[in-house]
Amino acid sequence: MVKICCIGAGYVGGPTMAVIALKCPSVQVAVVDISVPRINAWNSDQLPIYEPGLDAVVKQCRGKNLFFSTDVEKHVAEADIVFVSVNTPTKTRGLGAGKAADLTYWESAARMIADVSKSDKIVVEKSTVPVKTAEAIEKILTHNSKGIKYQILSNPEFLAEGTAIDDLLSPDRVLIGGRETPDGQKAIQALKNVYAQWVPEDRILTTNLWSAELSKLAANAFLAQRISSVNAMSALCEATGADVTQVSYAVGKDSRIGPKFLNASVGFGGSCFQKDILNLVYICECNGLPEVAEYWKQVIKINDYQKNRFVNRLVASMFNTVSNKKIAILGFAFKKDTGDTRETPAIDVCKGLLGDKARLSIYDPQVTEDQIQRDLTMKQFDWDHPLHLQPMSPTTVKQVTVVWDAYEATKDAHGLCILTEWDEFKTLDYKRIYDNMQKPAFVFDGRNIVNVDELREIGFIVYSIGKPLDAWLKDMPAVA
Ligand SMILES: NC(=O)c1ccc[n+]([C@@H]2O[C@H](COP(=O)([O-])OP(=O)(O)OC[C@H]3O[C@@H](n4cnc5c(N)ncnc54)[C@H](O)[C@@H]3O)[C@@H](O)[C@H]2O)c1
Ligand SMILES: O=c1ccn([C@@H]2O[C@H](COP(=O)(O)OP(=O)(O)O[C@H]3O[C@H](CO)[C@@H](O)[C@H](O)[C@H]3O)[C@@H](O)[C@H]2O)c(=O)[nH]1
Repeated sequence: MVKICCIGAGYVGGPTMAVIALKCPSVQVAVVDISVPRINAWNSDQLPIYEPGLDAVVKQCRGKNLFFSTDVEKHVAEADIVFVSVNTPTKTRGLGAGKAADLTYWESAARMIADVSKSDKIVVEKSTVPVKTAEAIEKILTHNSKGIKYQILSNPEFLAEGTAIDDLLSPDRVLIGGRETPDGQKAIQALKNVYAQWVPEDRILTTNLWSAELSKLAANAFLAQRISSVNAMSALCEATGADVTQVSYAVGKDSRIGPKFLNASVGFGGSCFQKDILNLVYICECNGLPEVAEYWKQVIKINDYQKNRFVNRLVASMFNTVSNKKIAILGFAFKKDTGDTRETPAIDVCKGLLGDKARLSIYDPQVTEDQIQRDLTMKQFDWDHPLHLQPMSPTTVKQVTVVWDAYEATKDAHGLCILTEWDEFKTLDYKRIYDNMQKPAFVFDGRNIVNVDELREIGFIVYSIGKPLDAWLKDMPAVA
C-alpha cells in the first residue's frame, strides 16, 4: 500500500489530501501539522476551515485511509511520498523584506524529513514557492541524507477557496515537474499514478522542475492581472458613464479573452495573489529584470488604488466625513463561500474608514468576531504564519462591533458597504433596511451584486463599482 504524508493541514493540505484519500482507497493518507488545535479540529465535527463539500469527503474517508495527526515524524518516516504544504509567507524582515517568500517553514520541514527518514522518498512541493526552491530543498536533503535517496517534485496547487472540492475533483490540469533523469521520471510517474485514479491523462502535465514552479506564480499573476485590468477600467467607466459589467461582457465575448474572472470589485484579496506577485517581482529583480518586475508590480498598485478609491468615494459622498457615523459592513471574507480573511480587501476598507473615525458594524456569515478583531489589529503579513506563532492581538478596536445578522448591522446606520459577494446579500429586504437606516441612506456595493435601479427606487443613494454614477456622486472626484 502506497503511503502518503502531507506536512501542513491547512486550506491546501486538508482538502487536497481528503480528495486523494477519496479517489485512491488503496492509498493511506496522513495529514500532519504542528498546530494541535488545527489537528483536533480536523478530527472533530467542526472542521477548521469552511469549504462547501469538504465535510462529506472528510467524513467518508477519515479513520479509513485518511488520518490527521500531530505525530509529524512518525508519519513522515513511514511515507513513500511526502507532500509539503506549509506556509510560505512574505518576508517581513531582512533581505527581500516585503517581497521575497519566507521559506523558514519549508526549510524546517525539509530538515525534519532528512532527520527522520529511514527509506527513500519522493518529496513534493505543494506550497507555492520561488523558482529554484527545489534546488535548495534538494541540497538540504542530500547533505543530510545518511544514504537515503530523495526525488523532489513540484506539484503546485491551483484550487481556489470556496470551490476547492470541485476544483480538486475535476481540475483544469495537474502539473508535475521533476528532474529529467531516469529517477526523476520514475518519481513523476509514481505521482502521476496517484492523480490518474480520477484525473484524465491529458490533464496531467509533466514539465521540468523550474517550469512547474514558475507556472504557479505565472498563473496567479495572470489571474490577478485580469482583475486589476477590469478594476482599472471600472474607474474609467465611472468617469465616462460606461458600465463595467457591460464592458466586461463585451470584452469577454472575444473567445481569445474569455468571460471568466472579469468581475470588477473593491479589489482582490486572499492569501495568494499579492504574496505570489510580490514573490515574482522579487525574483525578477534578483535576476536583473527591473522592467519585468515593474510590470507586475502595477497589478498590486492598481489593487491598492481600487481599495483606496472605494474608501474615498464613500467618505466623499457622505459630506467628506464619516466621523462617528455608523457604517454597516456586509461581508468580511475575501470572497464568498469561505471564512478565510487573509488579505481580504475588507481589512483595508475598514482600516480606511476607522482612520476617518467611523463606527463599524460588521456582519459576515462565516467570520468570527475574534478573527475580525485580530485582522484589524495585526501587522501586514503576520496573518500568514502558523496560528500558534501569530502574535496575539493586544487590543480590540472599540469602534467595531460584530453582529450575526445583516439587519442588525444596518440598523440606524448611515451607510452600508458590501465587501463580499455572499448570495444572501442579493436577496435581503432592502426596503426594510432602508426604513431602519439614517437618511440620506447610502449603499456602497464593492461587488456589484445589488440591483442599483431597485435600490434607487427605494430611496438609497447607490454607488456600485464601475457603474454609471448616482446624480449625488456625479460631481465628486473618484479619488478625493
Ligand atoms: N489557500 C489556497 O487557496 C492556496 C492554493 C494554492 C496554493 N497555496 C499555497 O499552499 C501553501 C499552504 O497554504 P495554506 O493556505 O494551506 O496555508 P495554511 O496556513 O492554511 O496551512 C499551512 C499549515 O502548515 C502548518 N505548518 C507550518 N510549518 C509546519 C511544519 N514545519 N510542520 C508541520 N506543519 C507545519 C501550519 O501550522 C498550517 O496549519 C502556501 O504556500 C500557499 O501559497 C494556497
Ligand atoms: O472576477 C473576479 C474574480 C475574483 N476576484 C477576487 O479575487 C480574489 C481571489 O479569488 P479566487 O482566485 O477565486 O480565490 P483564491 O482562493 O485566492 O484562488 C487563487 O489563488 C489560489 C492560491 O494560489 C490559486 O490556487 C487559485 O487558482 C487562484 O484562483 C478574491 O478576493 C475575489 O473576490 C475579483 O475581484 N474578480
